[in-house]
Amino acid sequence: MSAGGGEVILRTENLGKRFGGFTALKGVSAEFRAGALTAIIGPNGAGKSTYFNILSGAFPPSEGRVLFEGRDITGLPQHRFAHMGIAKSFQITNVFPELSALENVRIALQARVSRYDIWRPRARMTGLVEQAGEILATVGLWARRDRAASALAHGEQRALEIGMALAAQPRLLLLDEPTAGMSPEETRAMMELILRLARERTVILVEHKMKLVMGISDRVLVLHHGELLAEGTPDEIRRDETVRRVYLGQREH
Ligand SMILES: Nc1ncnc2c1ncn2[C@@H]1O[C@H](COP(=O)(O)OP(=O)(O)OP(=O)(O)O)[C@@H](O)[C@H]1O
Repeated sequence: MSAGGGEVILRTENLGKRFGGFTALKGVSAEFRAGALTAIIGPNGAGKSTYFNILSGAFPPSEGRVLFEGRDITGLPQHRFAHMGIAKSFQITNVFPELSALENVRIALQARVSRYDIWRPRARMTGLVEQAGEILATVGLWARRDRAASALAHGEQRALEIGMALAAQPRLLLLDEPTAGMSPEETRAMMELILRLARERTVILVEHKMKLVMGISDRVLVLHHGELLAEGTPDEIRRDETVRRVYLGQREH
C-alpha cells in the first residue's frame, strides 16, 4: 500500500448533478492524493457512478468544479482527458474482439503516438510491440498475448481493458467496479493487479462491495443519497458510526 500522502492530484468542489428534477449528487467536495489508492463506496443508488462519470468526463456536473493538477477540467470533452493524463477503464467498446490481446494493446499504444506522427517508421512500430508486451506482462496477460480478445475469460478481458488504458501512460487511473461479474479467483487476481498498478500511479476506483476495498485502499470515500457521508482511512471508515448505520441491515459485502 502506498503512503497516500502526496499532493492533491484531483479535487472536486461542491459537485452536484441533477437528472431532471432528481438530485443524484449534491455538494460533494473531496480531495484525492497523488500516489494513493482511493475507493469510492456506498450503497445502491448512492451516486457512485454519477460521481465517477463526472470525474472521468463522461458528462458534466450540474454545478461545482473538478480540478486536476490544479487545472479546472469541468466539462472538458472526454478525449482531452487522456491527453492530460487521466485514463479510465472500462471502455469495452475500444476492444477489437477478433484481434489478439497483444494487437489490442499495440493499437491502443499506436492511437496515442500516431496522432503526432502517422508516418512513424516500421522500426518504431517494433518498439510498440515490445511496449505492448510489457503492458501485457504488467496486467498478467503475457501468456495470453496471442489469444483473441473474445477468447479470453471475463477477468482476463477486464485486465486487457486496463492494459489498454495503461497505453496512455496515465498519471490517474479511474476504475469503475473492476470486479463486477467476477468469480472469487478472478476478483482476487484483479485486486492484486490494482494494488500493483497503484504502486506507480494514482488510482481511484468505484466499488459496490465495501469489504473488498477495505484491505487495499489508502483512502475511502463513502457516498450516501448523493452526498459525501464520510472520508478517511479504511480504519476510520470502519469505526465511523454513521457509515455503520448506513450499511447496517444491508447484506454483508
Ligand atoms: N441518467 C439518469 N437519469 C435519471 N436518474 C439517474 C440517471 N443516472 C443515475 N440516476 C439516478 O441517480 C441515483 C444515483 O445513481 P448512481 O448510478 O450514481 O448510483 P450508484 O451509487 O452508482 O449505484 P449502484 O451501486 O447501484 O450502481 C440513482 O437513484 C439513479 O436512479
